[in-house]
Amino acid sequence: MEANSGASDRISRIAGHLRPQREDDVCLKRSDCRAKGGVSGFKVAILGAAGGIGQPLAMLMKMNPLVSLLHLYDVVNTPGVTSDISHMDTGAVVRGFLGQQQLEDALIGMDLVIIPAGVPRKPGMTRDDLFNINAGIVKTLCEAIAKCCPKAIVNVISNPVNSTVPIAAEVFKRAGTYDPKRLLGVTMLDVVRANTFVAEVLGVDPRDVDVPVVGGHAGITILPLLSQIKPPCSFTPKEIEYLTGRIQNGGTEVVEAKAGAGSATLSMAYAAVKFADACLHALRGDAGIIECAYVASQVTELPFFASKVRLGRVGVEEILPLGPLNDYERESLEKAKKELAASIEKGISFIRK
Ligand SMILES: NC(=O)c1ccc[n+]([C@@H]2O[C@H](COP(=O)([O-])OP(=O)(O)OC[C@H]3O[C@@H](n4cnc5c(N)ncnc54)[C@H](O)[C@@H]3O)[C@@H](O)[C@H]2O)c1
Ligand SMILES: O=C(O)C[C@H](O)C(=O)O
Repeated sequence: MEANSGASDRISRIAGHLRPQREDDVCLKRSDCRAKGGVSGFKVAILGAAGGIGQPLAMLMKMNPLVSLLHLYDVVNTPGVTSDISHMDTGAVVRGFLGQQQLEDALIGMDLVIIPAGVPRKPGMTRDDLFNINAGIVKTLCEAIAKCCPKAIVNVISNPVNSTVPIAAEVFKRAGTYDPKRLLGVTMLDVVRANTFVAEVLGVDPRDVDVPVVGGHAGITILPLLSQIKPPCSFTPKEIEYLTGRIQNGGTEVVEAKAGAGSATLSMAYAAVKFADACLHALRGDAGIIECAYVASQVTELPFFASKVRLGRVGVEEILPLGPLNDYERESLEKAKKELAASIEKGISFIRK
């Protein structure tokens, strides 16, 4: 009898918490109810979680055994996405946060913050055409990160990455919280594409291919180092031209195929999770984790550059040198640096103006 009334108390308590008083009450009531994570692990927030990348990214992070608490933040639709994903029988507890007034709650205590918030391209646009809208979004989100979880590792996906990462750095500098080791622009999709397209040409499994992609994340700033591919292999000049062009235009290929309905979302969510998972393993203390990322760097004279980095407990522990480049890559690097320098400057002056 006592056991039964205890059980019915528990059920009515949960039902009460889950029943929304008003539509915008859903997330807070649920978080009161689920005060603790179900498993030990890392706390991860996704900002822009209801979007084309955000939703599959949230689903995949809910499946990640290293995640104990997953915070989903967006300015629209988080109650629905949160409700849906929270029914998955994996360890991470999911909480939703809707609108600017819940942004700080979404960020407090987070170990890793992933930012796919912002508008995507339509056919005919460059990534830089997104600057006017996305720069302000990234600025606002990073101001809140500086305030609520200044020690978190931050993965920036929002385009133009070549400028949004310098924007984030400037925001953190202003707030006095900047740690270049903890700020990483996500260029993993370029690596994922490079591995796939190279594997197609070679007729091998893409999982057996590793192509370093350096520079930045837009057009000619995306520089695949085909001379350093693992396992070592050589290409004809025609193959190099085809592969370099396809890797640099992979994003545009998807934008055109989607014909106005956005840019890469599913492959990006896959790439973002691959990268976030590497960051979490490194945070846990796993050794030898090396990935390409766009970070504050001294590999070239530019203040930011994508290259292989070794990840550790504090984020970027070491930036690896570019290694030997062939003539074609050296020439491409010079062109990439010119465009990259302008995009970096544009991001910095957006905050300093
Ligand atoms: N780094 C990469 O390799 C890469 C790859 C693909 C896409 N992207 C970029 O990622 C971004 C998102 O792409 P998408 O396809 O998911 O777009 P989307 O429009 O489908 O989703 C974006 C989400 O961001 C949300 N949002 C807008 N303003 C916000 C704010 N102030 N705070 C929180 N959330 C906000 C929107 O409500 C929306 O849910 C774009 O800028 C796109 O160019 C980057
Ligand atoms: O191409 C885009 O606009 C999105 C993204 O940067 C990509 O590479 O797919």
